Amino acid sequence: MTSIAINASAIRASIGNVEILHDVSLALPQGRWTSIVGPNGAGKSTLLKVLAGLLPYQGSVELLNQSLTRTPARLRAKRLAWLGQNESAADDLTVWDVVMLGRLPHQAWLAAPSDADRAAVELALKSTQGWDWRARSLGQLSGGERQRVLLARALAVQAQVLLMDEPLANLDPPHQADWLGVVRCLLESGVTVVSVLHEISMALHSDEMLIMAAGRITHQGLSAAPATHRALEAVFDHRITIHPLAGQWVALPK
Ligand SMILES: Nc1ncnc2c1ncn2[C@@H]1O[C@H](COP(=O)(O)OP(=O)(O)OP(=O)(O)O)[C@@H](O)[C@H]1O
Repeated sequence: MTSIAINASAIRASIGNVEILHDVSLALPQGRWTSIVGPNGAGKSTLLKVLAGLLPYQGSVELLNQSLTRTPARLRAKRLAWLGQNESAADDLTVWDVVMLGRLPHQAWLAAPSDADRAAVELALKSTQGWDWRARSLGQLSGGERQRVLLARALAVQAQVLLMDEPLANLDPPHQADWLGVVRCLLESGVTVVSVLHEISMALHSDEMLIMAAGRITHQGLSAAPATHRALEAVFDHRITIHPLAGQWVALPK
């Protein structure tokens, strides 16, 4: 039986007085990669924030079989890493220090980084090809370079679950392909990956897809399944079509 990393039931979430998520339930399998896709404004980022415990909600969310709200903050921060959309970070910090922030849940209050912390930061920066920038300040980097450093910060947590909102923003095609490689390595080591993606051809590489529209899930299924492809085409008003090409699925505009 597949273990479930995140189980959410009857989720409602509002921003101001407006309800954005309407009765959303889902189960995300452990050690698998699920992509959340759908049109602009569908509620994808809002859902990801709820799953990360960053937004108040009604309903229940369980992370690794424990209620999210009853998981102590530090334990939650060790179990779940987060890469947000357009994340702010102090531009005057060095890249090394930014990535070291990912180790905070592992460190005692005001303690110096341990060898394990330094090794995790080095590994994360090398896997995102950011190692050479470690002494530069974040503010000196381009948008794509900055995104790779923030990805490294999330990787440095070495959490069992990694949530990423538009992780490919600003990445050029080779670094998008590298990101895919990073995700595959994480999956091999049993990490659960959840990503909100607009790049549908990249999302089609994931194991499962969760399709959203207007604050609801319209479909959840295997990314390779014909029913998922039909649901994808429908949610984008049949302005894309899904085709096999060179052993992959690709979404073409119509
Ligand atoms: N701070 C806010 N105040 C009011 N409404 C908001 C706020 N943030 C988001 N919304 C609204 O909530 C809805 C869902 O937004 P969300 O960012 O979750 O969508 P999304 O599917 O991630 O969209 P996109 O693909 O454009 O990033 C949208 O209609 C948006 O306008």
